Amino acid sequence: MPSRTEKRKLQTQQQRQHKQKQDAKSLKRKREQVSLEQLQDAVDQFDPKAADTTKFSNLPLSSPTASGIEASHFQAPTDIQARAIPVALKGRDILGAAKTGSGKTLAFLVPVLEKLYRARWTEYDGLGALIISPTRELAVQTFQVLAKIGRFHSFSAGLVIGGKSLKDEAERLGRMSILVCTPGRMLQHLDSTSGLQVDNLQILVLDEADRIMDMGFKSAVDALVEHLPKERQTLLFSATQSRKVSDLSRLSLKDPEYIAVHESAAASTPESLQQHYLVTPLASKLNTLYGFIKSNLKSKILVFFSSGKQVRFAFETMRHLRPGVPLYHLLGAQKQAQRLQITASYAASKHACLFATDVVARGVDFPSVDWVVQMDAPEDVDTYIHRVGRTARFNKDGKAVLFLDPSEEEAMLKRLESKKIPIKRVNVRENKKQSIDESVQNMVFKDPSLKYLASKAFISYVRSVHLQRDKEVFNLKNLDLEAYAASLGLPGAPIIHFKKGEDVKKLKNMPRAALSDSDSEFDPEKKKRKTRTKVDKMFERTNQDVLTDHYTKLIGDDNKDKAAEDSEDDFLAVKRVIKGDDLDTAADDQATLPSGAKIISGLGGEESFIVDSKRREKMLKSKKQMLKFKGKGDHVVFDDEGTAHHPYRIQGEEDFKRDGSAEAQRRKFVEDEAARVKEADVGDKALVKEKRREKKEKRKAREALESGLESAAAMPRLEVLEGGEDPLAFLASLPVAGGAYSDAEGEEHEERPRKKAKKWFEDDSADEKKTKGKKGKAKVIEITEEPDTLEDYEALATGLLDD
Ligand SMILES: Nc1ncnc2c1ncn2[C@@H]1O[C@H](COP(=O)(O)OP(=O)(O)OP(=O)(O)O)[C@@H](O)[C@H]1O
Repeated sequence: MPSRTEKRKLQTQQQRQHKQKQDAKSLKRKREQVSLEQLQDAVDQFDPKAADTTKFSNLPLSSPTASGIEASHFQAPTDIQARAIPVALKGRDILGAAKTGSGKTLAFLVPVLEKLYRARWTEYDGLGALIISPTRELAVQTFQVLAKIGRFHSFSAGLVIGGKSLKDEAERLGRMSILVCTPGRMLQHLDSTSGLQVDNLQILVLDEADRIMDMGFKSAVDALVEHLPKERQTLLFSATQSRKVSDLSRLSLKDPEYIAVHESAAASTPESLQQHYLVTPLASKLNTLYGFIKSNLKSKILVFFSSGKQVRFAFETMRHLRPGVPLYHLLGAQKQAQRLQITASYAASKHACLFATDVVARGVDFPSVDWVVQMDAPEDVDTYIHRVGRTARFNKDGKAVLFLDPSEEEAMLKRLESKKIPIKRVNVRENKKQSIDESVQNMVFKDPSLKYLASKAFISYVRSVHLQRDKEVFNLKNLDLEAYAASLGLPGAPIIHFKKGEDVKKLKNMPRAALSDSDSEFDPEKKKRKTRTKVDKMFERTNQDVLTDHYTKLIGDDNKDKAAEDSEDDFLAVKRVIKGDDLDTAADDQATLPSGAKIISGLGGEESFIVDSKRREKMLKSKKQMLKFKGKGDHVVFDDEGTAHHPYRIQGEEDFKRDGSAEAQRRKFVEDEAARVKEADVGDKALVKEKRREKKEKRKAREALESGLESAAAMPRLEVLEGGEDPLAFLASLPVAGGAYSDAEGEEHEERPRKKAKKWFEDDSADEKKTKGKKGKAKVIEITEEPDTLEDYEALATGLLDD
């Protein structure tokens, strides 16, 4: 048993140690404050026009950003970085235009990190920076670069691109300081996620700005910007930037600086890119492509098509023909995880061929692509520039070839010349020409699903040509469609019905969810509709006359019922509905049911279902699932005995009618309820905001107290309490206690628990931790496992950037 003196000694020693810790903390904070002030001075005094910006070290950057850049092995800024970063650091709005592959990503990510760092941004301050990308692939890539160069910062960053439930994403958004997103998904969150606070947003970035401001995204972007505060910095970047005044006002840009690094140069494509075109009739394109791939087996090739159906058909046929190089295909309709996996595999390949739609035409940075092939002419020159920009990136060499039908040649070349694109005509060598016509015909003849794909590819190609606005280049009348159908192995050209007034860009950019039936998040009405089986969908198909024998057989009446019965999709299909009155007989029926089948009562016992599988049974027992069948319920009022009646029964018919028709009353009721819900929603949001503010104030007060700040001026953003109290008086009431703090009411709280590190990355070695831990901020995190899923990347950012 330690004696009393020993105990006292131990206590004093502990107190001394605690004080030392507090002093060290406060010293660290003071040092940080001083270096932040120095950084701000350096930025204020920096003159972007006069300064030498050829090295990152010459720029007034914080040490976490500088270390992130260095650790990512970026030595000197590229032209666009050297010109845009200094201006953006000064807080100016920017319209940045630079060739593909010239490093625009870093040109906006560095200012984003710096802006938040200098504002001492924390997770309690809400969303600080929003980066919008037109495609999921590009958003993922931007997020990866952010995680790389931001690894020494303590911000949390998130990726909002859909592909998982809105609720899962919403739960994490509230504590993010930086978000990289696609417009549609972000808008959904802004409309529905109450914890997401954007009122303080400091900086908005639009990557591939011309595309994002384009018609396809117009409504989503306009609605999204409505949610954001007008007082913010805005950066727009693209390889094909427009200076449209209407766009600038849509985004409330203030006196933006236009930075275009290729304005004086001859072309808007990289100089290291060799560009060619090849005149090949539409019907020979597949042959030409096969010959091209066979002659470039030791290359990395990216082939663009105008539609996903063509991608699939070309991929399937080439796969059967085994040209001798790994083949991949990528299109918007694929599942998110699959898209990410294909992108990663192709990026990692040395020699491979990827068939893709324009989903990867912009911004995606596949390393070392040797050839970009355009099977179908691009819709405009901007699309051409972005497609060919997937090669010859960052001063590397690259080659591109555009396949043109003779009818497209003249007009397309005129378009390219107008933007000074240096392109040369080439021909296929006679000895390299190959014909796969017969093989394709055989394959399509033997395989009904391939025949179906061929007809779909034909239809989507013809439709895409029909939808193009540039009729000088794209004219169906000039194309030999019969020959094209034959080249796809079809016995004749399918008949196609066109809808009037469709807009190709709108269709292209429409979120997949809005086009497909699989993801109903975009259209809640869809959820309510009857479940559609594969067979239902097949019957709804347009252009059915192009179906193969296999399919036409299926749509015969006899098979229709059988197919519907066999469908796997409609697991909630009601085999037979038995009304409540018939339940007794139904119970008798139980004995006569097929083995394994039984009768289950629906909710409320009014309807019953005969089920013949465990899965069906489980679903039928789920209250949530059964709510679908329950209807909306009626409006009832209760009499003195507590019995429910329809309102007019208890009111008397005359009284009831006095309040208007039943329909008018119903509408009024719905409107009132909707208004009530909306009001409650505003209240909820305000409450969340208020709680956040309180939390933030408490934390800041606690920090200030710990660091022993003497003056109120040193307290960032501390507001005067209601009733005009002096904030310092409030501070003075707080006890100087380590490990605990008390709130305004004087209630004691435990110190906020620290977050656990995410499981697949760990701090640097224990030794390093010890030494660096003493120095303070230098937190180095090593990624022990390469992240590969979206969740991994998000968790990585949260973990990497968390304090
Ligand atoms: N300062 C730098 N030093 C070395 N490499 C760099 C530098 N900045 C960027 N890069 C590299 O250059 C490549 C292209 O960069 P980035 O993707 O940002 O180009 P981009 O201009 O956005 O292209 P696009 O217009 O196609 O979107 C990337 O691989 C990137 O890692």
